[in-house]
Amino acid sequence: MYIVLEGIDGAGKSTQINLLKEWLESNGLNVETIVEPTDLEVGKLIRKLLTRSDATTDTMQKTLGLLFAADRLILMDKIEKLESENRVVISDRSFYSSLVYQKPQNWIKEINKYAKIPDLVLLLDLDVKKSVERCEGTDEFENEEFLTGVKQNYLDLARSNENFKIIDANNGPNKVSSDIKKTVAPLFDICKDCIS
Ligand SMILES: Nc1ncnc2c1ncn2[C@@H]1O[C@H](COP(=O)(O)OP(=O)(O)O)[C@@H](O)[C@H]1O
Ligand SMILES: Cc1cn([C@H]2C[C@H](O)[C@@H](COP(=O)(O)OP(=O)(O)O)O2)c(=O)[nH]c1=O
Repeated sequence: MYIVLEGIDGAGKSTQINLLKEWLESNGLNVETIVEPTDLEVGKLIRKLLTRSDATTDTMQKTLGLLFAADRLILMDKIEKLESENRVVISDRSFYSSLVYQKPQNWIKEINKYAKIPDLVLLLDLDVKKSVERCEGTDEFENEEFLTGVKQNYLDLARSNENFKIIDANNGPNKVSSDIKKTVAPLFDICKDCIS
């Protein structure tokens, strides 16, 4: 099972992945978490480029699109192996992030054609103003105008992809976590009504 948390910067992905992992493990499941961009060589280069003032220019966005795709490709064998060992893989981001942050979409789809399609995408939908407030503004993407476009791209994707479930990320951490658990429970035959 390959579950992904998506959402704009500061939506609560890292926070919720930890809570979801703990809960699934308490229900007897083996869970492995991964994150994009990775902390491997390509991921480290990406994080460096994201702080550049020209990060949102067309050329840099295309360069980042290629680097994110390469960083992601390395992960695919790892995900396959983990799934073959009956582990639940929960990822902080996926190729859907490239589809909503980078462009043109057709090219992004092409360079990510070997990326695995997640079984479930939990889209943490957060108000853009809250996102900017929560982020330290370390990377160039963390500005209201850019993130407004990204948020809309996510909602467009959610409308056209069955594997997306939208979670209201404007609530407190516990409510968001409860909504995520209720969404995930049926996938593992976990009692949904037992979730507070
Ligand atoms: N539901 C929430 N309500 C308020 N603050 C939150 C919530 N979830 C996370 N945060 C805070 O917002 C910031 C970003 O959370 P994080 O989980 O790192 O988001 P992401 O991984 O999506 O960037 C952190 O300071 C975190 O403590
Ligand atoms: C995985 C991925 C991330 N990104 C962006 C989203 C973030 O602004 C930035 C770094 O990701 P991340 O560290 O996950 O930021 P956050 O935790 O705040 O969401 O990279 C892309 O533009 N394309 C991608 O394919």
